[in-house]
Amino acid sequence: MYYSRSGAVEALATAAAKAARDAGAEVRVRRPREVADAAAMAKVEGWTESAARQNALYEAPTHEDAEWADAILFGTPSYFGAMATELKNFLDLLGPQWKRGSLAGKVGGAFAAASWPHGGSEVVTLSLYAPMAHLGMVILPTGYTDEAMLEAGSPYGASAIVGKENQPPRSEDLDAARHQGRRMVTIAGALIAAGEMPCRRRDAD
Ligand SMILES: Cc1cc2nc3c(=O)[nH]c(=O)nc-3n(C[C@H](O)[C@H](O)[C@H](O)COP(=O)(O)O)c2cc1C
Repeated sequence: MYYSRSGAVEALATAAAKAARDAGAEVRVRRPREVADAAAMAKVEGWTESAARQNALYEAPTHEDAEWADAILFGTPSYFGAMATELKNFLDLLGPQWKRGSLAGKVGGAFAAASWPHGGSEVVTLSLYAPMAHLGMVILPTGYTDEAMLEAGSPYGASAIVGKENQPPRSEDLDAARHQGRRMVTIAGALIAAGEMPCRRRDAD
């Protein structure tokens, strides 16, 4: 599940999704919809068009998607060092799932993009750990668990630094996202095999 205006986070998300599929997972890519109205979006060059293009490709996330997934990878740009409102808005609608524990034990991860190296990508990635903890998810950092993490991203998750021209992610950034996608599948598979995904047990009751 990702939010992106100009495509960098989208590129990381689709790289992670493809790697997860290649690792055997069934994957849904979801994009929370804009909270800003059309007039506000029109003031930012390209936003309306980019949102329309992405929304034609990716459905908006639903509660059913969140409950269906065994692992959820959240991606966001850094906006003044915080996650995008669009993603937060979806998280803020998960009260019923929190109450029922229906995301407990699912594997969670996060990644981010920012314009500058110290523009908040790590802070934003870590900020997503908090809602995952409240939902009882098993938070999975990338650490340095693959060579790709020595070239890009951070121990907390994949990232891209896009500069003021919003450059697309580098191949190294995409490799880190691919590693993150694969790792989510591996660890979720291990938890399921061990019977350690409480929300699944509840489903079976
Ligand atoms: C409202 C707003 C605030 C932003 N704040 C920051 C910031 O604090 N630090 C930074 O490096 N980039 C900042 N950016 C740049 C975005 O992080 C960057 O455009 C985004 O990561 C690109 O991802 P996308 O192509 O997926 O939209 C900001 C952009 C917007 C629109």
